[in-house]
Amino acid sequence: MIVAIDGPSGTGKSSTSKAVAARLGLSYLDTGAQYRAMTWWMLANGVDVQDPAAVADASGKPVVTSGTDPLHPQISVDGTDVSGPIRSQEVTAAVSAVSAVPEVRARMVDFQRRTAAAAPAGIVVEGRDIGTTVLPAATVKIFLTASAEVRAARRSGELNGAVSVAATREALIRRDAADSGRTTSPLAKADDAVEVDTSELTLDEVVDRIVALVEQRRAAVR
Ligand SMILES: Nc1ncnc2c1ncn2[C@@H]1O[C@H](COP(=O)(O)OP(=O)(O)O)[C@@H](O)[C@H]1O
Ligand SMILES: Nc1ccn([C@@H]2O[C@H](COP(=O)(O)OP(=O)(O)O)[C@@H](O)[C@H]2O)c(=O)n1
Repeated sequence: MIVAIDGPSGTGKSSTSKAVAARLGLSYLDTGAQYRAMTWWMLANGVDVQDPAAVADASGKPVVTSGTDPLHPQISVDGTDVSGPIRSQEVTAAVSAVSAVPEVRARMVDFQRRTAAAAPAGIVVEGRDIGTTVLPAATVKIFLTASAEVRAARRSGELNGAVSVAATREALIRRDAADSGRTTSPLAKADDAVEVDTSELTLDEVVDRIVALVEQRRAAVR
């Protein structure tokens, strides 16, 4: 059972994916955290993130590892837990440039496919290109959306309003454009993905809907 959950920032991918995995007894992989971890390492090591050749050259150096327990997600670089630092504004502003570099994506995608193949009962994998590129044969594909206003309010709320909703909205829109416009596996809905607009739904409603889709699919293949 492979569940691919894609969509832009703030649509609820992480919260939903963790809850769906926990409810169904599946593993969980946050691929955005991996691109963030790579970006954190580049910034910490003085790599010019706007120089794709420099990023490509350095991309083999850090060892990024992810835990797959939805109740205790973990992300580390060279053995150090970076779950806090990868959420900084600095990393958020730089991650789209790093994730657009094909050498970075090749390493990450290989790791993501191996992780999915090794999951004992199956896995929920969240990101931008899971249904289109990483795991195109996923059993269930979901594409989450929500209005830019709702997404910005959610993200700004997480930062306790430290960054205004308007500034957060601008930054989200810029990152969506970069992620959707890149050449190598851009953010996109797979043709066979089910789109769920989460703007007016509670987290529980989104989770219920996805769990129901997975159970329907399970019953169909039995
Ligand atoms: N359906 C929902 N309704 C309200 N808030 C939500 C919903 N889904 C997620 N959130 C909240 O929105 C924020 C962003 O969610 P997150 O799961 O991190 O999104 P993403 O991984 O797509 O960026 C979090 O604070 C989360 O608690
Ligand atoms: N499968 C993926 C997942 C994330 N990413 C990149 O990683 C960034 C951070 O992803 P994220 O899921 O942590 O972002 P948020 O939704 O938390 O804001 C995205 O803006 C993309 O640039 C990607 O390119 N491909």
